[in-house]
Amino acid sequence: MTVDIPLVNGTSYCTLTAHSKEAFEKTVKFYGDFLQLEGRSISGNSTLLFNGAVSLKLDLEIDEIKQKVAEAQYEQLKSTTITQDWRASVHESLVFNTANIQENKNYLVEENLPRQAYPTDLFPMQLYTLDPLGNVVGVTSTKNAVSTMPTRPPTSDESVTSSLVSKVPSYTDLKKAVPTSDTYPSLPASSNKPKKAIAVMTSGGDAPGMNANVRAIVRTAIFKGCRAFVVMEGYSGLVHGGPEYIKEFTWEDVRGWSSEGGTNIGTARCMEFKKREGRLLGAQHLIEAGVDALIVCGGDGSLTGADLFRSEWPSLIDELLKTNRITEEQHSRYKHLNICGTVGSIDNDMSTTDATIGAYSALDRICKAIDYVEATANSHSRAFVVEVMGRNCGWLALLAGIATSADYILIPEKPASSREWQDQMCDIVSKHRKRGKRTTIVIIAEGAIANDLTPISSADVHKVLVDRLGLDTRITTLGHVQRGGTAVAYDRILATLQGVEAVNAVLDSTPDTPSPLIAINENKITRKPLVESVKLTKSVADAIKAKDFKKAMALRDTEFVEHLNNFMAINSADHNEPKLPADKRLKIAIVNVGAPAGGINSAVYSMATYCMSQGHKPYAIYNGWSGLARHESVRSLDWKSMLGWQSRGGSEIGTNRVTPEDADIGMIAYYFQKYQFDGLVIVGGFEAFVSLHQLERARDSYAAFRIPMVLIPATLSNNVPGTEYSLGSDTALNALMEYCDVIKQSASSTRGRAFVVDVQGGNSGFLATCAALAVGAQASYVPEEGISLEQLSQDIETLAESFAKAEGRGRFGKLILKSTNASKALSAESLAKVMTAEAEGRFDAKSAIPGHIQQGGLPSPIDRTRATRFAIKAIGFIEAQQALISDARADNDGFNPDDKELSGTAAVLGVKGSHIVFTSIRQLYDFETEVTKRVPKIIHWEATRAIADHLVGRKRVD
Ligand SMILES: Nc1ncnc2c1ncn2[C@@H]1O[C@H](COP(=O)(O)OP(=O)(O)OP(=O)(O)O)[C@@H](O)[C@H]1O
Ligand SMILES: O=P(O)(O)OC[C@H]1O[C@](O)(CO)[C@@H](O)[C@@H]1O
Ligand SMILES: [Mg+2]
Repeated sequence: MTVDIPLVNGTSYCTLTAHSKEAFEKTVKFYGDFLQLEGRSISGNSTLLFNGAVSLKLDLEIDEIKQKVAEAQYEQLKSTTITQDWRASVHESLVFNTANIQENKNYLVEENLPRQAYPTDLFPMQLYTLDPLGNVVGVTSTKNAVSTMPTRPPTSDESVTSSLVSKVPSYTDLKKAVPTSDTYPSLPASSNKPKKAIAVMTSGGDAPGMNANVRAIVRTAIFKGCRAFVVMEGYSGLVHGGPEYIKEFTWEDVRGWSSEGGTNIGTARCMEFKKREGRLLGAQHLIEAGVDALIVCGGDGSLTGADLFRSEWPSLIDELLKTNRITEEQHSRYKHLNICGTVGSIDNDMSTTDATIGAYSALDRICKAIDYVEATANSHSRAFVVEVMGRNCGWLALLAGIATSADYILIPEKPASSREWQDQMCDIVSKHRKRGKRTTIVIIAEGAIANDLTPISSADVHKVLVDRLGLDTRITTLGHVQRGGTAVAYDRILATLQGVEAVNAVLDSTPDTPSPLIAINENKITRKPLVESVKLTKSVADAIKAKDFKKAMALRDTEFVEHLNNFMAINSADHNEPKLPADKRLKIAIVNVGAPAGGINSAVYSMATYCMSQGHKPYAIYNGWSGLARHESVRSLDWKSMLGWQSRGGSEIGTNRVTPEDADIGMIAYYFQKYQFDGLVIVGGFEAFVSLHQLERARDSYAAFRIPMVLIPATLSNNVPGTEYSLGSDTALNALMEYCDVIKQSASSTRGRAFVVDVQGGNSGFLATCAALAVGAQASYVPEEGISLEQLSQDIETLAESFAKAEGRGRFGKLILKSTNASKALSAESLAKVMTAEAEGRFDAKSAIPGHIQQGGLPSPIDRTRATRFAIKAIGFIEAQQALISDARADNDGFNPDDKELSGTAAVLGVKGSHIVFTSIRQLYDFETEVTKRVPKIIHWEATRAIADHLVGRKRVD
């Protein structure tokens, strides 16, 4: 379906073509004069967006744009357009600016380009639109935003393309799939063809989250009408074969697995599989079991093995046929090995994915251990050398170093000579000690090496600290504790979403589709070519072996390098000569607004120490806007007084919900003037968002606010417009998940017991939805949907059926998560009463209210490390915007707050898709926010609701 849309100022128009009416309606919404495509506004000729379901053909008038910018600048922008081959953009984005789309539109509409020239699932790309001045004004929220077949519907041989349109089962599908037996039923069978059999195995070191991955794969396979198999004991199970090792699983077999640690289907390091004979047996046994597709959850080694197995498959089956170990018929039916990787390893050493399943759980264990060690170290004023796992990868050590503000780290990726690392470590430790720090924490990755490749041991580090600095030093080797325990929320959700996507990928694949690896990039689940990911991972190891450390670092994910630079910057704080010259040094104010959220202190600490390393002066405004207006609560932050803040919960500088207008905006302007602030960072949730809006609007009246201002979103509700992630939401999610695990255990001990858990989050159902996914709750009720009586009765019936079926098996308790604001009429308590009454003795329900426990104790490592990343990006934003605004600042008459560039200097930092972006508060407040409801207009996590439902067999009535 196609529609022409004149844009607001009439200078441009675009044509949208969608593959179906549903896809079009789902993606495109009109708000008065504005058009929204998947969450972002379009106004005038500046913001044009694309989306996976819709292809956009552009026809822009560029003359007017040309007039707006100086000729030289236009020429320069024009020449910076990147026109590289799309095939080269696997790991990067292609950038257009609107002024050049006219010239480049053939990229979008040309139908005769060879097929591989278009992006596909396995060669994804993301598209940005820049306005004439170079601001990013449109960012596609999904990879492959441009359809591969822009102007016609996909044909049958383009299944990769069509799969992009709908990756998540629709509610209509869900409604059709009504459970009728012990095994959750498949979608209505489309033919008499034998059901596809999908097997999953776990391999290499176990990792928390592997069970959630297996559960999601088994249930999604069954939900999609396939048979589900598990291969026990990793590749050994393939080598041994037979029904003892390759077992068919039912829906019930994986019940409750998302909250269990380790891997219930066993794992192994299998030497036989490294030999061809082992792989030959593996192929034979898979075929004998009738398995069509294999999903391997494991680390770099396991996926290297999977890649080799895939590439050898034709020769393996030929040999099996020749030696009469399989029949002709089997040979032709299993001609292609359909294989897919989901990366499960605590090491986080696989290229092309930001995180491997289990890595953040291991990081959680490490940070908790270091937090404990700090206390004893502080008591004795001791040094500790903490050895962490990670074989040949320093990710765990690096992230733990940031999250615990360790004094020094040793990782294999950045080796130095023995002399260098010893001097560096002693220099920094002695500086910290001289300034009054009582503890010293050095984290060493088990694979740490010097630049001649000789290993560095914790004993070596211990010796240096004792001999050169005379410190009372102990070694703590954390060992397998790091791999133990249940998965953190992030890993459970990652593993679940990757499991669902792995089954989708397997079902989408054709004989020509390269085997995929399911990855995550920032906040998006993506498909990557397995073969390339393995190759890239291996090239890092090869570069290290060849002592080409620069290359190794360059081949590492950009985020790793960013983390390393961040660690070094905040760790040196004001101990060295600042980086910037005196005339570039700024006075930066930091304020917390709203309720406390995990990671707030980490953000303040990181910002302040980073400011110091740059030469800026960081000031804290204590106790929010009311503190400033009433008590002039401005204090400069010094290094020693912030010791320990990185890992502390709550808000050290105090916070409350008062906005500038409530407090006295004139008074606030006066103090901004008095202290001559050059920039402001607000850390907080929706009140912080409103505060930024008020200050930006008051620039007209108060020159003191004509400075760069940025909001770092921090709220457990995760309802700040402009971002898919707010600090504190991971901490809250873990606190709620742990609470739910305990409640579920209690429910499981009593036959036929359900708990209705009341969940915070204001008008945002993010927390309830994600927690439901992490704990496998039977249903979640959120403000965005409310509670309908029909759905409630359906849920009660589903619960009753499910309890009836649990007979004779483990007595599994059930959870229902209810956002407080999902219904004003029905509290968790009354909902539990209604359920008990309606169940008529088939089960009973109790309520449970975790309340402010959801704000969490210590911030999670994710919130701590993301806080550091956000903090440094925020200071970078202030530095970059400073030059732009400073000229306009002094000019009272000439300052035009409506100028687009100037208004862009007050922005919200956000994670969108796979990027960190800054969006102007005007854009967000005016067009992308339901101000009265205090939520963004577009809910980015909506699709996960359907997944959470289908994994527990919830039926939807609407
Ligand atoms: N090059 C290879 N060829 C064939 N099989 C391999 C290869 N490398 C690894 N494997 C198989 O994968 C198994 C697991 O590999 P490995 O011990 O390296 O763990 P991993 O998957 O990297 O996970 P982790 O590092 O988290 O423990 C090996 O025991 C072996 O069976
Ligand atoms: O459990 P194992 O076989 O001793 O292996 C330990 C290794 O496994 C990992 O935990 C995961 O690869 C590594 O960090 C560590 O080097
Ligand atoms: Mg490995």
